[in-house]
Amino acid sequence: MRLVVDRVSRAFGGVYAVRDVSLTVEPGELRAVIGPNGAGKSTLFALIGGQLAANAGRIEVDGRPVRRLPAHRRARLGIGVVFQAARIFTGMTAAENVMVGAHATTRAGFLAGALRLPAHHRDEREIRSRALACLDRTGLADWADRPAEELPLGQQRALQLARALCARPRLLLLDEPASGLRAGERESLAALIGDLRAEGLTMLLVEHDVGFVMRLADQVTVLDLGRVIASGPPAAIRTDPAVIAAYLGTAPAGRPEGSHP
Ligand SMILES: Nc1ncnc2c1ncn2[C@@H]1O[C@H](COP(=O)(O)OP(=O)(O)OP(=O)(O)O)[C@@H](O)[C@H]1O
Repeated sequence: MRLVVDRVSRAFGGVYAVRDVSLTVEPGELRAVIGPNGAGKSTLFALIGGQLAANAGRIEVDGRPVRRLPAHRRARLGIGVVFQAARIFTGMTAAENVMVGAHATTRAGFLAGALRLPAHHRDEREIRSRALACLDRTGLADWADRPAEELPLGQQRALQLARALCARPRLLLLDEPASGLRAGERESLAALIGDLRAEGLTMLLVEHDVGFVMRLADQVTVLDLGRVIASGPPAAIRTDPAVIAAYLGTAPAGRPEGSHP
């Protein structure tokens, strides 16, 4: 799926969190969005996922405008979202948590479920086997029938990724997936993201940890103070003076001293 973000802006109380941001993610590409604290990464993520409305600009997937669509409509078009904060359903097993991700995409859907039609049972079996496959991919096979709230933080994160994958997204948005994970968990996450990329899944990865994304991303967009300050392949980004200045908190020419934390 191709994502186009064109001159998108969002302000809070007159202050821009994201201003005139443009980026494209080509089909099968992994684009990382990085930037220091307060750069606007989480806001941009929510503008694309539909959790926040943009004030201006254009957002399109495969040529279809989605800027004015609510999050659930974007999800139905194939945009999958993995949030930074763990959002699990308590009182349900890990497998049930993942199955929620697929329900919107089945043929019979909600009505057949409510009426307990045979199509519903067929779908339930299919969805459960899909969910188990997604749990397996994310290293959670052994947790399938355990209550989701018993999972340690790292596994709750993985559970959200499993849930998003179970809906078979064509564009996957990941918000700081590595934050709070232990070294081993980060390695497995990086390996899984690498596999998904190799399979041709289009991904946008918002991440604070520059090291984590540099070896995974095809393209990198760098935000600072709500604007794009650099865009290109990782090797070019690493040596970009504006990027180095933004991360070190120094003031390059044209920016008033002290305007950055
Ligand atoms: N709901 C909100 N209301 C008011 N201001 C907000 C809101 N959300 C974000 N902001 C402001 O917008 C700016 C960008 O914030 P955002 O969280 O998008 O940055 P970020 O790059 O994700 O930062 P971090 O790496 O610290 O998570 C910040 O100045 C923040 O204070």
